[in-house]
Amino acid sequence: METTIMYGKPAADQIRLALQDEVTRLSEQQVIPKIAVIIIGEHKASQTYVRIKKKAAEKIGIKAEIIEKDEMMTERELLDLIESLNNDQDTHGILIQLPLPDHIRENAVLETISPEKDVDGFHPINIGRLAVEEDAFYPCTPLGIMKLLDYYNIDIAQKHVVVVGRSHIVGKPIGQMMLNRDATVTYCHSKTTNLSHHTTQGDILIVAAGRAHLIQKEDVKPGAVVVDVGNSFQATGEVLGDVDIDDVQNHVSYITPVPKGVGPMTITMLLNNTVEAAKRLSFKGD
Ligand SMILES: Nc1nc(=O)c2c([nH]1)NC[C@@H]1CN(c3ccc(C(=O)N[C@@H](CCC(=O)O)C(=O)O)cc3)C=[N+]21
Repeated sequence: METTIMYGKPAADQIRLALQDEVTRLSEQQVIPKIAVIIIGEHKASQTYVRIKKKAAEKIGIKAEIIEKDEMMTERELLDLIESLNNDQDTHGILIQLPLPDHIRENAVLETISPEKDVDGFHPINIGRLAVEEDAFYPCTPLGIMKLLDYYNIDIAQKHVVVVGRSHIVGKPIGQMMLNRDATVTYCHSKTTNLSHHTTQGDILIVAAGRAHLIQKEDVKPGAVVVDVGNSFQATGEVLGDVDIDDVQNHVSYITPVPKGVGPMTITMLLNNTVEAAKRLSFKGD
């Protein structure tokens, strides 16, 4: 079977072009969308992601303020910083790069971000709004996956979607988004027994486990659509996905590569959510 590689770039470029038009229209109304990105400590991968985010934002006219803080910053200081950004009229989106140092409680931090500026979609209010299918900020990676599959004309309704991973950021919300699009959804995770038994049932297999090359050919249904959300940094500098793409080549119908698959869509959805936040905050009630 011929395998189609689902690159993120063409879909991301199309969406970014439309976003750039919206940013132009907003700036004609004196609104410059702005995101504040807080990064704490010297986490290597995080610094890479933050750099990518800033560059992508500025390329389409979104302001990105990177706020770098020392690892020793206290939780109270971080909460105060978030409060001041919540109250800053010129800031539409707030993103706290994860993971945080151990002495800072992630829940306390994420719940302090105003839900209307939570462009990551990690606040419990936005998670709840997704669960009840209301308008909300949806988390960028799962939202990007939905848009990527739409771009490649992959049908979702009635399909059996198997998700490997149950993180709040990817696994759980992608299952809900698929459910909202009439898929039948199975969740697997690190405690699942006989993982392969489940993954081989998936017409669409989403792997967000964070374990390099967890999935091999024998774990995938022939002809399946595979989305690889893995990003395992190797000592060599190479980034590996959760799926052994060489092994599943010519066995699956579609697969996303790592890198250049889901990653560019994640960034694009962050831009999308920031523009959306700027619109909602600037033209409330219009
Ligand atoms: N508050 C928060 N929000 C996030 O959205 C968030 C986070 N924390 N912590 C870490 C993860 C990871 N993440 C990625 C974004 C882009 C790529 C991406 O564009 N990757 C490129 C390759 C980049 C490279 O390795 O050079 C690609 O796939 O082609 C990957 C991963 C966002 N995250």
